[in-house]
Amino acid sequence: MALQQQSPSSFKVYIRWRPLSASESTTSELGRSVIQHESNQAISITSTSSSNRKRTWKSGASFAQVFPESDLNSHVYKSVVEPTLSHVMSGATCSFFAYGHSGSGKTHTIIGYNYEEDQHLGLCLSAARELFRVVDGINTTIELVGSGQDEYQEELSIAIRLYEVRGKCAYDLFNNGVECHIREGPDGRTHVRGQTEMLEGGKVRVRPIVAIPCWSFEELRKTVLAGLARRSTGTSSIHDDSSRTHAILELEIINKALLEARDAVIERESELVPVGKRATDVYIDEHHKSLIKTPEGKYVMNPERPLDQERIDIAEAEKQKFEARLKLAEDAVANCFTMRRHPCLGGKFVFVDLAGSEYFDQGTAAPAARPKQTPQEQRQGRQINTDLFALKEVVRARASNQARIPFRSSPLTMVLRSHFLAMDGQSTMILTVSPSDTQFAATMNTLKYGNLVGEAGGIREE
Ligand SMILES: Nc1ncnc2c1ncn2[C@@H]1O[C@H](COP(=O)(O)OP(=O)(O)OP(=O)(O)O)[C@@H](O)[C@H]1O
Repeated sequence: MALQQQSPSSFKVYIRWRPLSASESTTSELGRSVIQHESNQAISITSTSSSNRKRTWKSGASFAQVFPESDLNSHVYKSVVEPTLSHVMSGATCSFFAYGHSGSGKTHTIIGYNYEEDQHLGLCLSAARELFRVVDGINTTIELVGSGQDEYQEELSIAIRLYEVRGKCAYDLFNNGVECHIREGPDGRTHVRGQTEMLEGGKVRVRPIVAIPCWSFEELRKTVLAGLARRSTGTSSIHDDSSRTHAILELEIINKALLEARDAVIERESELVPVGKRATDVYIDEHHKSLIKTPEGKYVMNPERPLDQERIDIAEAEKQKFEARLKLAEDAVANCFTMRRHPCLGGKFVFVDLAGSEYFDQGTAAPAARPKQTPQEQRQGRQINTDLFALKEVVRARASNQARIPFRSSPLTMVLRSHFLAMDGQSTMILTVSPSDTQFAATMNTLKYGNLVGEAGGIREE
């Protein structure tokens, strides 16, 4: 009998066919069939065009569901995202990745091109609308404390972050596309450092990716549209208006108390910079002045200028005072979660519109038929494929419970690290594919990738 095994790090994989585009309307369609297994589905595709030799490819039973081209975004949302809402409402992180070759429908699925009609909204906007519905309901039941401004400290809302990962950096679309550096800190966590401001007194404020709090769905929709206007496009191997970056959109359930506590951490960090620098400068200065070089070239203590340990200790004590203030601010953030009125605080939806993977079917696609790419665009294409390979390896390593998960292999996987490691999180991949026979190789490669992800991290049947 078939058994369902769902590992904590499982990764569900869906397939979504898009309709033929206007430019493909004269091309023939791939032969497609879905084979139902106990709970999962396998797929078979056949190239039937006369210019191609007949080719067939079959997957394993790696897919949760296959959506035909007639299914609208609202249908995909109901089947894929809605069932995970309860996890987010219990404070977990649920991530959704759209993977497919350029022009296959990733942006259409994740973000959408019609921002008004419900059935066409991208998954992220449908999820935001649903989150607001649930959170507004909770707000009417939680007891708001205090009076005046304090009254609203506990009121739940949605904060949104929108950024792109391109090359080795992230670009914050809610902060004029400012370049952010992706680094691993001494604590092993990934830090995405955005805008750096030099303030008076030597304070250095480094902002993380900006989270914009929104208090209604309308406000959030407008905010998303303003950010999307800054998305960069370029020429892919398939079309001229291609997203050449991975766009990441996060929806997090927050309240004012949490936002203020996080802001306080940023302020305490900025205050620590000059004090920490002074402690280091004093230490170096004292050791420099208290040593002299002998004629033999050795360094020995200078009897006329002994080390002023008291000066070092005062500077060090000042630094420790500011470190303690930072620790208090960090504890206040943690307290927001331990004291939360509802478990949903911090719950997150993460939507990733991956940059289009690029495949060249040497047998069918004449190079002249492809849009011309600059050397820079070709380099970007290689980096995109490296990121996508790294993502697959992370999924495989997680699913097989490997001790070392290769998050560091690419900036994309570094940025996604915390989402992957979030408690009780769930991850989902939607493979977007074109039914055109001319896209057989690209479609097959997308399905192969998803098949590997599904086999590695999905629900396995035995
Ligand atoms: N399921 C669908 N139904 C209707 N139209 C679709 C669907 N999927 C994609 N399209 C249309 O196909 C075109 C290309 O889709 P989209 O921009 O989403 O591709 P993409 O995979 O994001 O491409 P790239 O990676 O190059 O940015 C768009 O005009 C989009 O509206």
